[in-house]
Amino acid sequence: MTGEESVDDDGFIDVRELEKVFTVRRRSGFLRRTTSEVRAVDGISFAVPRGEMVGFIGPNGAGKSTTIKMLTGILTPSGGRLRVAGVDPWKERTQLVRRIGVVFGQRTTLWWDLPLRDSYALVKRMYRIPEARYRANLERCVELLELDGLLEVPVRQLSLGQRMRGDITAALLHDPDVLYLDEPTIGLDVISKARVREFLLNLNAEMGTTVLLTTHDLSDIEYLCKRVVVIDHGRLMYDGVLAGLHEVGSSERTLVVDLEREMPPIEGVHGARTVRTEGPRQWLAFPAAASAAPLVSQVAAGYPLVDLSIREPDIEDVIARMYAR
Ligand SMILES: Nc1ncnc2c1ncn2[C@@H]1O[C@H](COP(=O)(O)OP(=O)(O)OP(=O)(O)O)[C@@H](O)[C@H]1O
Repeated sequence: MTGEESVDDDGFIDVRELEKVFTVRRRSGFLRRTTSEVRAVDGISFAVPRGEMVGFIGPNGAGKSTTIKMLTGILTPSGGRLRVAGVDPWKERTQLVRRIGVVFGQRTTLWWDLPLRDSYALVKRMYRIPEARYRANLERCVELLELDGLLEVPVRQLSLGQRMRGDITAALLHDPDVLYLDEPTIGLDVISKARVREFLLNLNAEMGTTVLLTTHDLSDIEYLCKRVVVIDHGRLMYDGVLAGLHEVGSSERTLVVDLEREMPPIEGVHGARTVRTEGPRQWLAFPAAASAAPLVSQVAAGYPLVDLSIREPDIEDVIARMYAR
């Protein structure tokens, strides 16, 4: 395989001063047109070692999709250097497609009218996957993603969660070294979300697949990724552990508690303040980098607790706070 011997495991995905400038033409009069430039990606550098799972996040329009499109060889960079698994994505696209898998939460890559099994058979032919390997990979995904009984169902009849699990399977049949996931848990219910996350952890641990995960759900990152890369306005804002991002932005998580009855705002719980009450429900904000465990036990010890949940801060909020600092 081209470049296999020269692959640098520390820079399995290697992005150096990457740039993408779009030229946009606009009509500015009856016959006149003006052009302007959009710097979608403006000198981003980061490296992902082989086998790492990294969260790639940023607000809407930050440049995430444009970066992923360059990493998958769909778009050509305007500047900088890019290698994925030792391959130049744009120049060596045919080698690259065998090494990567891509999953988009918002749209399927499966054939809408075909049963999953037929879609997979087409993927097998496209990638020329040897029979034994295909069977082993399909069996593994069907078992771990609980797709048994769904292989004969046309894609259009699947629920969102089933379709997503079907898409993940399709992306993995050819054993990619790198998996790009774009909002893989968007719109999924709690159980489907947990199933997908569990599967991804297992995939990374057992197969050593390198994963770049784009999501607006910070709990996905918390569950799956030790490291997070944040971009905004096409620039790198942060590269490090998630807790560090919360510290930089001094962002807050929220403990939502349901009490047996309406009560005055909870007070005196270390490190938290009640920011809202509504009947028996109260919202307590606490530093996102802190553990929720002592807070939960203090509330449970002092109040008639019925239920609780923890809400992650919005990515937009975290980034706004980084700016404010
Ligand atoms: N083909 C294009 N032509 C012109 N401008 C573009 C094009 N594609 C993206 N852009 C612009 O580049 C910027 C980055 O867009 P991009 O889609 O990469 O952001 P994103 O972080 O993926 O956002 P979202 O989370 O909303 O998907 C935006 O200002 C967008 O309008």
